[in-house]
Amino acid sequence: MALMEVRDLNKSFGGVHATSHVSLDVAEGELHAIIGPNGAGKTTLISQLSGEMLPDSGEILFAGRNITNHPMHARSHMGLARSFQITSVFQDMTMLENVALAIQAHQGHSFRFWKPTAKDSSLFEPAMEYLAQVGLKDKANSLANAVSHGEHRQLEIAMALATDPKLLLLDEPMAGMGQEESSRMVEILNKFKGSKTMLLIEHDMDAVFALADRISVLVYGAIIATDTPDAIRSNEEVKRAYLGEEAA
Ligand SMILES: Nc1ncnc2c1ncn2[C@@H]1O[C@H](COP(=O)(O)OP(=O)(O)OP(=O)(O)O)[C@@H](O)[C@H]1O
Repeated sequence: MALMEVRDLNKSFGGVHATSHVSLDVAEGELHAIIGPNGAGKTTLISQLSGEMLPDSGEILFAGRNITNHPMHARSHMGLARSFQITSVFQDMTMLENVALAIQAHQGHSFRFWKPTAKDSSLFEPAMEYLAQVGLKDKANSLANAVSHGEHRQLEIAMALATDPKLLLLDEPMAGMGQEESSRMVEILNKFKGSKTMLLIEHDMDAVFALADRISVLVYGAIIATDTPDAIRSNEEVKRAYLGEEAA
């Protein structure tokens, strides 16, 4: 059964059909990537899935429930997590405190100004474990504003994982990264493959083709193909619309 199912989703901005009759499913355990040229509607689509933006029409089902009009916090509570909402990282807290706070927030406390203390082992032990999972154990006591861009993004993954999501929405995790940081991120995401269901939006084609089980190609708001990486690579329509253009 699909963990997420999108049916005939539409969203327009004035005359621009940013999401056009999008139907898509994300199977339990898969890493599903969405690619497309600039302005194809990737951000608009993921914003509707996370609840930041409501569609004009269509339906979004998650874990068998219709969440089309659910607010973001309700979706997040159900296990839908969007990574890379930069604002959720507290820059003047340590990496460990940030993850502890993400765990605490997920447990239902919403004291945004509360600062966790190192005595609270029920938060800090799992927080350390999440940091270790993204390769940041050594940086646990560094302030969030003192680490590299790549490490900052790894922290955001750890914070998303700390909410124990059923589906992780990854919004351009490799953006602004160099080759080395980017391959580290591929390695990290690769570790979660199979155990976490992920929907990945990413411009880095090497990363997408290395990681995805299936790829959906978005062009002018519409999905023109959903298939395995090999099939997408050799799909003539995709080549014409997108990949050919990149290679040119
Ligand atoms: N809030 C908005 N108001 C008006 N037009 C918008 C708005 N958001 C997006 N659009 C338009 O919708 C289309 C899709 O934009 P979107 O940002 O979703 O594409 P994208 O695939 O994420 O692009 P990129 O790869 O450059 O991030 C574009 O034509 C864009 O100009």
